[in-house]
Amino acid sequence: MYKIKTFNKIAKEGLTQLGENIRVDKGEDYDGVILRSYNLHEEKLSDNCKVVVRAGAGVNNVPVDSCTEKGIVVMNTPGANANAVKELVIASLIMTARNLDKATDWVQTLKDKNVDVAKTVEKEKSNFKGNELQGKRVGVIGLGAIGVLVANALYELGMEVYGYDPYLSIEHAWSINKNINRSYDIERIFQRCDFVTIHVPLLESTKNLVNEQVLRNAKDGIKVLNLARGGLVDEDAILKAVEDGSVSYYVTDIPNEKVLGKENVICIPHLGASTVESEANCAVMAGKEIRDFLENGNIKNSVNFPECDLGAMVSNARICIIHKNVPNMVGQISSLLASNDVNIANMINKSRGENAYTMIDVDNDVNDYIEKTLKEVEGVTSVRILKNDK
Ligand SMILES: NC(=O)C1=CN([C@@H]2O[C@H](COP(=O)(O)OP(=O)(O)OC[C@H]3O[C@@H](n4cnc5c(N)ncnc54)[C@H](O)[C@@H]3O)[C@@H](O)[C@H]2O)C=CC1
Ligand SMILES: O=C(O)CCC(=O)C(=O)O
Repeated sequence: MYKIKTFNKIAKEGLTQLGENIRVDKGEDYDGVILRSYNLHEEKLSDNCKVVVRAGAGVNNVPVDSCTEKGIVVMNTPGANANAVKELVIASLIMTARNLDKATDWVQTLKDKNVDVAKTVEKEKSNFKGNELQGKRVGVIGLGAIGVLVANALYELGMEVYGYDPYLSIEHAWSINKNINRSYDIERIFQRCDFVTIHVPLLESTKNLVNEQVLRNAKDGIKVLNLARGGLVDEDAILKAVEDGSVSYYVTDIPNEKVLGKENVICIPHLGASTVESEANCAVMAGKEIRDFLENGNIKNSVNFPECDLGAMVSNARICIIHKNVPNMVGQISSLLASNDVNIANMINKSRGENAYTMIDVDNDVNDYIEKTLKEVEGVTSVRILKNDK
């Protein structure tokens, strides 16, 4: 029986994917983790932890580098919450274009003022006159699972869309509407567009992607939407630009003390992925991924180890080895098995950067001595022996 710890509330649809061999446990000794936005950097992970699954996209709340060193596989659920974010981006765009935040706040102030509400509304509504999205220019920074959906949807709403993603994957390129304009320069996007929306991961290289330099030359009155991560936008620079009016609205889904209470800064309490549908999608994908890894050793949607899949276990045992991506690892492993009379029925070896993963199906039993000797091979990070009980 495997134990997993959930550091956030995970939708029940996901937990039912775990099957009979995996249970959620509140203790400190666990084989895996499923979490959403919980900050795992502050946790000491269980010595038995083999896998961390982020039910969502961003993994900046997970200590990926130290997990990699320890041979802990980190996975996420790409695209599972993308539609939820896309819809909130559309809502945010319309909110800023039509001044909905100010207008709805104002109309509430008429309560108990003893005024004719209908008449006052008609008299004052011109204060909140907005613009239509149709025909306006929007820049989409990052064309991954979310950015592509956003770009395509905004094009369908009649906007002129400019997409920027120097690392665009082939898979996402196939999904982009051919009428989306390709942009090669983030500053140019800010110079040309009426709206910009950001959909990139927070990495060392994307920190303060939107900075003073980018904002200095931006189109006057531009509206900037950040439903990705706080650190992507230099907050001092954007607040200054909002204050002097050169940025007419800043929308953030990742608020903090600094951005609260400012005029023309709309703060959303990290609701991008908070829909019933998205929470279920992420949880189901996370539940399937952690189960397939714990029970079969297969790695899917990992951010630190290679994709590797040998299907469901049919042989007597499966040996799963995380090791350095250096010459002669597979040679040493297979010689060691041969010298212990273990026959390899099937195997796969995949690498990613400095690390590699080898899965070997064997017909024999794998005893403790073999496991211990495999662990002693230089360059081996971890060894798991999965036994087929069926
Ligand atoms: N507000 C919320 O609740 C949510 C926020 N997010 C945030 O949105 C981010 C994006 O999510 P997905 O689209 O699902 O991820 P994704 O991994 O599918 O797409 C990210 C895209 O950003 C691109 N990119 C990376 N560096 C870039 C750079 N310097 N300039 C331009 N593009 C760059 C990548 O090539 C990739 O295409 C996540 O990392 C997360 O931080 C994601 C889901 C929900
Ligand atoms: O799980 C959540 O509510 C946050 C989603 C998110 O930010 C992400 O998937 O990166």
